Amino acid sequence: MSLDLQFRPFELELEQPFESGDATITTREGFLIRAEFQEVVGIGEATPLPGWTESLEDCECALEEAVDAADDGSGAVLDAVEDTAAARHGVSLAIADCYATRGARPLYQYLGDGSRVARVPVNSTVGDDDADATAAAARDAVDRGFRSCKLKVGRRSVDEDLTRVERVREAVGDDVEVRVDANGSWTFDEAVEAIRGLDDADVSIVEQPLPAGALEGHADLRGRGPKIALDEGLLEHGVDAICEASAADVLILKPMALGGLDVAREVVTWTDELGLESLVTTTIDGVVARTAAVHLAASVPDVPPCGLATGELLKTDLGRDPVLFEKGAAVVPQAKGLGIDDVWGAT
Ligand SMILES: O=C(O)CCC(=O)c1ccccc1C(=O)O
Ligand SMILES: [Mg+2]
Repeated sequence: MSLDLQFRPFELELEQPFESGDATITTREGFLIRAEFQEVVGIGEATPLPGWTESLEDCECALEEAVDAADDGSGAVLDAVEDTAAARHGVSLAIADCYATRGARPLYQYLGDGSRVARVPVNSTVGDDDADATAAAARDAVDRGFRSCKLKVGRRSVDEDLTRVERVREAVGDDVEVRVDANGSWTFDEAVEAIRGLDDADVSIVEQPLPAGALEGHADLRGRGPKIALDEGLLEHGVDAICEASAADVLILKPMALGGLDVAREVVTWTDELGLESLVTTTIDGVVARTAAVHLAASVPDVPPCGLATGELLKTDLGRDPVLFEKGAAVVPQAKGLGIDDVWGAT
């Protein structure tokens, strides 16, 4: 019996605009995907983020081609979405959910070594704002149980950002991990200056200090205290080139931007072998893709805190969130498959 594939659009609103690099995200538009194979249903989500993935239109076109490929039984369903990361994420997730559901095991056990994982540590994501508001947001996150905070930086002067970080450090105390994400906005000299101050504030990870293209620059910034993580740089260069150039300590895996959980898993296998750390974050997605990212994180041995608590940035969602967050961790769903079964009918 053949695969039945369907998709339909959605739009989600954010609680407040989220600044990432040059872009300001206020809504998230995408597609829910439903796959049915031998009477088992799987769910996927394709939520493109221009600059990180294909456009919404290109995503829709690719999904239409995948549906055609499913309907004509050619089997070329994944070929149709090969070059569109978000569409590929959605289709491959719906199919993976089918398989894991048929096997009656949670999705993360299919992705990793099959062992049971109860929870994965998560970071709170704190947007760009003035020093008072940033410190208050970080403190609030800690009061709600987070033990790791990631702050957006790079929109202000290095001085202003360092003041924000110092205020956050005062507000959260010495035991909470503080990271920053500059989304590639610094010059090399600015990054050197920033990293000196960030090291003084005991910041553990600096995500994408320089533009995505810079490999040697990032290599040069390593070993000055904070670890260097590449996010945009991973999408631009791939793991091999980053390792070759010794350009990172940590890789940031965004399944939606990489083209699916399976692609991200391959990166994890590589980083494991090469002694790099990897952690998982979302692109501020609906509950289907966020839950998928939790499963991916659960498949990474000893994963550092991950950027998975982004559901709280949304005002509206696709359905009930099956993931509970407590004491700075996401409780990993143990139901079969993805663990989401009420979004297609309910929305
Ligand atoms: O990593 C996190 O804490 C949340 C995800 C996040 O910051 C993000 C969300 C959307 C687009 C880009 C980014 C980013 O990491 O730069
Ligand atoms: Mg980032």
